[in-house]
Amino acid sequence: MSAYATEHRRSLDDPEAFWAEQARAVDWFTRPRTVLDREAPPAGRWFPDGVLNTCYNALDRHVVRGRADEPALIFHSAYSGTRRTYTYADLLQEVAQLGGGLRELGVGPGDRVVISMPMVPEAVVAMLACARLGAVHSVVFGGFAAAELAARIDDARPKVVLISSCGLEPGRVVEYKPLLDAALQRSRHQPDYVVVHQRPEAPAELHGERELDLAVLMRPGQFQPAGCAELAATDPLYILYTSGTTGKPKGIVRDHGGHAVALAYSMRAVYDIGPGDVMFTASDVGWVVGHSYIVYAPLLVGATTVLYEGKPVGTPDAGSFWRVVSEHRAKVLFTAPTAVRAIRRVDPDGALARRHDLSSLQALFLAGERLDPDTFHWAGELLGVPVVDHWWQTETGWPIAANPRGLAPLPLKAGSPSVPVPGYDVQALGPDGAVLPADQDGALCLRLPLPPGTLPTIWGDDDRFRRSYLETFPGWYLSGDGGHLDADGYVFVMGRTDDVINVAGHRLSTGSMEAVLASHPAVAECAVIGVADDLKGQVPRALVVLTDGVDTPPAQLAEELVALVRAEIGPVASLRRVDVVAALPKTRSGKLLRRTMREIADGGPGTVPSTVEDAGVVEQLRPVLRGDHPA
Ligand SMILES: CCC(=O)SCCNC(=O)CCNC(=O)[C@H](O)C(C)(C)COP(=O)(O)OP(=O)(O)OC[C@H]1O[C@@H](n2cnc3c(N)ncnc32)[C@H](O)[C@@H]1OP(=O)(O)O
Repeated sequence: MSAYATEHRRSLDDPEAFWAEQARAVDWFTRPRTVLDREAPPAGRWFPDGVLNTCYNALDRHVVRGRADEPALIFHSAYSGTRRTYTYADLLQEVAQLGGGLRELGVGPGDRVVISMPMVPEAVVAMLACARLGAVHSVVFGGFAAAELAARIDDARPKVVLISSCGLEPGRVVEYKPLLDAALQRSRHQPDYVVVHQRPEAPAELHGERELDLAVLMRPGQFQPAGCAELAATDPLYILYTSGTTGKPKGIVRDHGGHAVALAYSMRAVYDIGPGDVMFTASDVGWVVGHSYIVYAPLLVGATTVLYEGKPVGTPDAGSFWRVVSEHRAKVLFTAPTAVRAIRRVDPDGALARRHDLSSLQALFLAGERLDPDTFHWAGELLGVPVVDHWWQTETGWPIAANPRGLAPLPLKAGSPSVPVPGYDVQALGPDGAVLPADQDGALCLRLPLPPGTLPTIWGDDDRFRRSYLETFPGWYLSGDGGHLDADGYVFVMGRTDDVINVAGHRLSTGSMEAVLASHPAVAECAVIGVADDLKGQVPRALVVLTDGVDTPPAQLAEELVALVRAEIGPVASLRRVDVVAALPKTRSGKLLRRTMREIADGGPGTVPSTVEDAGVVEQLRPVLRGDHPA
């Protein structure tokens, strides 16, 4: 058996022994005696009697062990040209200072803090300061609109909201304060304080006693720096909202203990990153990839993380990622396939990559959406290093399937994120819950118990957690992705089995877009489907049926609806095309035939089920879906 196979088997045969061993990579105030409480509701808890602090593990312990002057974080902004290195001592000082300031505002263990900041060091400092106090952070991605921010504020009920005054997008400055003001006008919950990190590109006006400047809170000597709270391993570290099939986002909960243990393990087993190595994860702190592999995991293992503010192309060119890798000697680059496709579109021959010294790079990791074989081959040939597709989710927090480079690199297969990572028993299940044989597509599921670091529940909603993930196949976690395993045990992920779509690595709910469209008085009925796109993987398309008597020209209405979705969900929704149609195809029980519509739009036959109410509606829609002409 390979080193991988032995370790994977051991992790499934005796998870308690396996994870007790991995837990030694973490410093505990009280070492856990119980590794896994299988009975703890709703689906078991890891290290229930362990006591630790994630921030201590990410910062203090490295300083204590003589690595104070080692680089912890390199900030590289493609917009302002800034390059700033924070040593472990620097970062610790800032985090303790902000922790002291937040404590002065009344923030303590269990209190929630919503953070809406772009890719700036202050975002990392804010997250770690919360972890230090035992406060629960909830970072909201900057590409969402006020209504989405309001929904998260109402669900998390934060004591403090921490924002930057603005984010920078190519050619425009995105002001966050008006966005927050609009969100707070909508939300039922009001925080005690709003703390603003002022950026020179667009400082925000602060009003009243509730609004404070971050610089004041962090002024040295202003408040006593905070020490690390002693926290139960099961205490929540953060809530991260992700799209579900309905409009309401799901607050994925992450705990302290399991998370620290799992991330440290993943750095060793999957990414092969340890103390002194440089990891460049080009994502956003608002996504789980940013939480895990920009912020927590590199720091937990004493590595250096690169925080890059910019895009893969246009800031200023398609060589940005290669410039960052080369300047900071990154060993690993981790990004989404869309980013590589964007680079390839502008620089198909890779001329810009060849201008940089990429000799430090040992692997390119890709996740967040399906990696098409064409992009896999292009990147591999260009870089001459393994291109490691890996599969995971906001819910799991760390890779489910990957090529375990730190254990024993396995042969790569285009179209597959390789094999289940130790800790995960991945199987494809049929509709009856039976494990399917090799090569047969089904629902990709993870056998319980889930390993440490995965979600213990949904914030404030154990029932939704059970309904969403555990009830379809008792004893299994339903991933929502479909696919199969081949005869070698390689996983192939074919796409979502529900109404969630993946646009440029951003997970979006078609249901919430439909809810926004349906709120327009001209719309009687609507459907949003995700269709294949060469650059973004998938993009949403909307089909709407007009309310009787509405005579707005379709082009004008489409423009209004696109603007409405952008205003209500955010630019990240990327809805560009809305077609007005006479009717939508349904089953006799009234269910929309989304799969049929999607298949036709993607150039497939568009199989019509026997339960269709009126097959003529599908035929009428074919030319519209194929894009032959507007409805
Ligand atoms: C494994 C677990 C997971 O899946 S976690 C999720 C992992 N996903 C990722 O890391 C996301 C990867 N994708 C990206 O980083 C971006 O899409 C890349 C590839 C860089 C392309 O960026 P961009 O050109 O802006 O396209 P986009 O589709 O992301 O954006 C669409 C519109 O939204 C805007 N937007 C984006 N981010 C922000 C932001 N932080 N603040 C404000 N606005 C934002 C973009 O500017 C764009 O706007 P517009 O429509 O062009 O006006």
